[in-house]
Amino acid sequence: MKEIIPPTRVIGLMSGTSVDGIDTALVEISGGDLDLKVELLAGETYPYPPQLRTKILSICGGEQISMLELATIDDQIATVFAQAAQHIQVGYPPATLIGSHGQTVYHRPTGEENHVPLGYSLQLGRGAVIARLTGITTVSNFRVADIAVGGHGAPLVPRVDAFLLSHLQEVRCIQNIGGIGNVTYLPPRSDGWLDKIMGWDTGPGNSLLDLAVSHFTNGQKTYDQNGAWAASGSPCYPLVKQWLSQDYFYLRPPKSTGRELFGVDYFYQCLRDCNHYDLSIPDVLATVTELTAASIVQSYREFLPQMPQQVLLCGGGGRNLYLKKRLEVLLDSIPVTTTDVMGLSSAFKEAIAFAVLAYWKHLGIPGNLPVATGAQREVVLGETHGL
Ligand SMILES: Nc1ncnc2c1ncn2[C@@H]1O[C@H](COP(=O)(O)OP(=O)(O)OP(=O)(O)O)[C@@H](O)[C@H]1O
Ligand SMILES: CC(=O)N[C@H]1[C@@H]2OC[C@@H](O2)[C@@H](O)[C@@H]1O[C@H](C)C(=O)O
Repeated sequence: MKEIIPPTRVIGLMSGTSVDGIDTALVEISGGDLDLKVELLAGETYPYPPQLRTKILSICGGEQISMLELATIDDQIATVFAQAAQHIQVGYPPATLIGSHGQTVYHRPTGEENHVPLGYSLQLGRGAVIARLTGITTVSNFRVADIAVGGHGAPLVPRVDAFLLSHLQEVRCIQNIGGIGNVTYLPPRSDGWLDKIMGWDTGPGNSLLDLAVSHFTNGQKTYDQNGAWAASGSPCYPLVKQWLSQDYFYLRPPKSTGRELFGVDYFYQCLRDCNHYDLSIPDVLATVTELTAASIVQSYREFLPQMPQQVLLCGGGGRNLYLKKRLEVLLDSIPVTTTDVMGLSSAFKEAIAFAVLAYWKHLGIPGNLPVATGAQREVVLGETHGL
């Protein structure tokens, strides 16, 4: 007889490459993988204290820090993550498990092309500290087990996407647009479908656009709300074509990237290129936005066995209406909506995914998809920290 798994109340904590805040989801999870069910009870993004955000971004940009500073920042991050977990539970019976992604500050993908036999990915915000501060068992450090078996340690969400968002007849792409973009290609859910799923990091999401907005407003604004500023300009297509010729976009999946490539140095190079064309500020923003849209669509045409019938967006970039419109145009009118229309919050999907990965760790269910991360095999992800 099949074991009935009682619903478990789990908190997912995630801060991604935008470093905008801690996406926090309180969810009720039941089932295993094929019968996985998730209900979002509460979701909230708790912004980082501004000084901590500035410090994290500067570390991601290559600032050298001492071991003492590293220890201090690690525990500051764990503390704000623990506070987020405590806040989200107010008014609910306490959760029994936390899945905390932590804050990525460095990601070095594995790959023959860069002679890196083993990847390295560092997420700060120790799970043990979160467990101690909240009194809740915490699973963290999800990427290392995949890396240990030869994977990139990213993207990890495709396996969760597969069980929450695949369809019996339809071919779908789930496109996350955070700081970095990543896609999960989902063929119809039938025999052997799990082996036909694909996933990879598409390149820049909002990282370059956010840097541009911050640059042009002297840090007064951090992002282009609804894409309105970029929409008032026009993309410089010769420049987009030039940028798209970069090696990363031609690398075959599995592949992953981060702010180490599409970060501050890359942005200043983009700015220098824009100056050659004498672009206005709105034109620069439109051109950078176009790179995000065009790199996503080019990668679908290059690497997918067939184009999707529908693209479901998630992550903050899904709220950028100009970016969404450019995606629709470049996709020759393939419908582009968000995962919300499938009943899964586009804003909290990643936080939900890390709650699911913690739950799977608890049940001994693998969390990675070797075809997406390049790992030699499926592995259970995460390290558990008890009280
Ligand atoms: N209303 C909006 N209009 C336009 N862009 C928005 C809006 N809301 C959020 N964003 C963008 O989304 C970003 C945050 O997205 P998200 O939280 O998904 O990123 P992340 O999880 O940090 O990154 P990653 O998925 O790469 O780890 C913001 O930095 C901003 O650029
Ligand atoms: C190392 C790291 O933090 N990678 C993130 C980042 O943000 C988007 C993309 O790059 C993705 O590969 C990954 O996050 C999601 C949650 C993932 O692992 O699926």
